[in-house]
Amino acid sequence: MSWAAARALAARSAGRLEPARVPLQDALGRRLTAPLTALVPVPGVDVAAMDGYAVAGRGPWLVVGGVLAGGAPYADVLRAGEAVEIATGAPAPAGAEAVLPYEHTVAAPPPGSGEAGRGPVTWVDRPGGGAAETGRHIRRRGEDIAEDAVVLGAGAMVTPAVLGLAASLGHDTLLVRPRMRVTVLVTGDEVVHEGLPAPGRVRDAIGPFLPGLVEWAGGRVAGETRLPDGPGPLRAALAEGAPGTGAGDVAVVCGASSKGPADHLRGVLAGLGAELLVDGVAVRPGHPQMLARLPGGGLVVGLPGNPFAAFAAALTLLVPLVREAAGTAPGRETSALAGPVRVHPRDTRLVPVRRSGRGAVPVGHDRPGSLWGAALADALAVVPPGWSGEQVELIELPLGG
Ligand SMILES: Nc1nc2c(c(=O)[nH]1)N[C@H]1C(S)=C(S)[C@@H](COP(=O)(O)OP(=O)(O)OC[C@H]3O[C@@H](n4cnc5c(N)ncnc54)[C@H](O)[C@@H]3O)O[C@H]1N2
Ligand code: MOO
Repeated sequence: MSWAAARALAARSAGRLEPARVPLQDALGRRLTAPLTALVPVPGVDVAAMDGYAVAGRGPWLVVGGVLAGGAPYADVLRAGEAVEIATGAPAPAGAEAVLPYEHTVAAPPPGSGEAGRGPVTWVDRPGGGAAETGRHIRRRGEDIAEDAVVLGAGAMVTPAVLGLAASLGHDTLLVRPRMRVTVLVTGDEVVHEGLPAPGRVRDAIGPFLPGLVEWAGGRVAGETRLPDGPGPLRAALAEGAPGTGAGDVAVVCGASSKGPADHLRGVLAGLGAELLVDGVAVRPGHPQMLARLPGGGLVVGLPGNPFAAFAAALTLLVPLVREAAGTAPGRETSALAGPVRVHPRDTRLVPVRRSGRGAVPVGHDRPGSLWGAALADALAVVPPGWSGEQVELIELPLGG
């Protein structure tokens, strides 16, 4: 199967999952499946926009009380000639016509006395006297966002700002596209998971990159299981009812996809009655990769054992289907190539590159067994079979948090 056909088929295989209502923080990076509406107006009541005095009528004003944000509101109606000392965000008393910031007020003598009052300020005025501008520094109820206003449409991406907005509108949860749940199965008797590998052993380089890749695409790694070589453990891990094998789940099997004596994935999938959707892709690196659907509805992605081959295969099959479910597919990006690449007559090549003003620069170090090139790159250039010198498509790579 061609690389482009495999990628498109993977995206189509994701299927539609039911929208999920999740706590705000879990919604980050996901798409809304329903419009976001204001459950409360913003501000919720008329409030002061400045620290100072809420006033009615003309000055000087007799200070008849004080109100803080979160404190009890002023119980009375403010009458002409009265002021209430007020904090930003505190409810403006009924009858208040404006708020005068402290810096725009002066202590005033009681009317008729001719001298400023001693002790605590009980009278205030504007420096030039007169009335305050009606409505000044009072934020009216619903002035920023009216109650029931639709502030974002279905399909909007939940960003950090959206979380803050949703909270201010009274939401505790959001209805979003579901995350696919990805279970990682790392196979290989030679694979070790910590420390220096002894001769003949190799450190697992695939398990460590999958969670970040899956999260970035909009999915979630639910767990990692380490399996010895052999069909039995793999069969048990993919059997009907095993964790991570139901509809909406993806099991990623690392390192059992080729044709060697320890490469059991194909046989296990056949034994389980799985539908093989992709069996090998015309791409370098990463041609021994697989996509299958288990009878219970879960998907299985088989990645080759060579780490860069696994990385390229994950971007071919796993990322597109996770993105499709999450609704996070990016736009298509193309670029000139600013450096030579090897072109294959029949296979697509995925070449690690760094974007630059001159085009995408191949970074080298791209052997299937090493992630060095992928670690230096910010994209993979897609070089089609027989390509000759035009623009290439770029697949974006995650750059970390
Ligand atoms: N007769 C054939 N042999 C091979 C073919 C083929 O088409 N015909 N394809 C080659 C290619 S290309 C690749 S890629 C590999 C894929 O092999 P598997 O997916 O079966 O993986 P393994 O054989 O288990 O391992 C290959 C290689 O990768 C190392 N490995 C395995 N898992 C990990 C891991 N988690 N982290 C780091 N390295 C890992 C393993 O030790 C091997 O060195 O098959 C070729 N052979
Ligand atoms: O898929 Mo294998 O691509 O070359 O190492």
